[in-house]
Amino acid sequence: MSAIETKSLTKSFGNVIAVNDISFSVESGEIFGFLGPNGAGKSTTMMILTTLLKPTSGQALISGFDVMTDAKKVRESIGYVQQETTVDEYLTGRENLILQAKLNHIPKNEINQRIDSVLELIELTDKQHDSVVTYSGGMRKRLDIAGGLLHRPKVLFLDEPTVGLDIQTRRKIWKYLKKIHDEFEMTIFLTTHYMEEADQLCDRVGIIDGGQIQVIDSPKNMKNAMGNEVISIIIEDEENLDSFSSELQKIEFVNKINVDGPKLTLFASNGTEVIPKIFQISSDLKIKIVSIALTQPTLDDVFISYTGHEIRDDDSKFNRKREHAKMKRLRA
Ligand SMILES: Nc1ncnc2c1ncn2[C@@H]1O[C@H](COP(=O)(O)OP(=O)(O)OP(=O)(O)O)[C@@H](O)[C@H]1O
Repeated sequence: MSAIETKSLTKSFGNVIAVNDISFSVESGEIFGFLGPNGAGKSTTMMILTTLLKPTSGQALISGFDVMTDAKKVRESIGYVQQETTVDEYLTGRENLILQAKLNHIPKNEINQRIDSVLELIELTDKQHDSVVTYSGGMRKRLDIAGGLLHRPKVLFLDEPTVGLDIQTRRKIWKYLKKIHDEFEMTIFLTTHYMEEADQLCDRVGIIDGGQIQVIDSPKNMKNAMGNEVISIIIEDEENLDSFSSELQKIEFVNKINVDGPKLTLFASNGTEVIPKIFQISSDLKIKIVSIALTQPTLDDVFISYTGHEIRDDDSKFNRKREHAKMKRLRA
């Protein structure tokens, strides 16, 4: 039985189809990531899977339980860590976890032992009696994750677990998530718009854009399928872009081309043979190349290949939300 299974899942908000007919399954023990830009439909999917939102049509099963008809059983078998931290900053770390344990109806005689073990796992034992207001962003996130583990869920959902954190803190969170996954043999479903996060953490990744899944595979297979090399070109003037692109397509060893404004990305199996031909064609068409680079494929290239555009690291929405929450706290 799959840990997560969706069949033609769809969610509309008025005219906006946030999630458009998506079907996928996640096997037990997998770390599975939904990778997509802001507004792709990641959070909406996760809210349906965690029973917080009803789908417009289609079906979703968690550990075999239907999110619509068996919502209570679904909630018992999942942990959910939201995008913004939900910890109370005027309580200590331990007090937050006690509150969380009570909300999850954990038997009284097990609460202390479970809290001790999750605190140790995320290395917050030393800080447990300090107010959360003194914690860094990364420590708050770790505490939030710990709260989601107390009832020992079979499937852990994490919505953008490292959004707004710096890269070192992000890497530390990845380390803890891998540790949690190994220790509890847990299925993890996460959403992210960070390529490196998907690449480093996930066994398989689903690329989602415009509410639809474009591809699902392991990061390694996705990169291998791109061909051996990626040639990124930026041209000065887009006037002859169409003829330039169609001539480039004819070059031997070029498997695929994506055009995004003045930026062209070529996926090729023999880049060093291709580059002189690119210069020949640009010279014939009187197109000025501003820059050209030959690299190995990354998950960024996979994303461009399937969606036709780059994923943008837009943390501004998150930062605005955080500022808003801060202002509310200051006013209170
Ligand atoms: N409650 C709502 N009412 C109307 N439209 C919504 C609502 N929630 C989401 N949407 C729209 O649905 C689409 C998908 O949004 P969703 O939040 O799922 O995307 P996302 O990939 O999680 O992006 P982000 O990382 O920015 O949260 C967007 O166009 C969004 O504006």
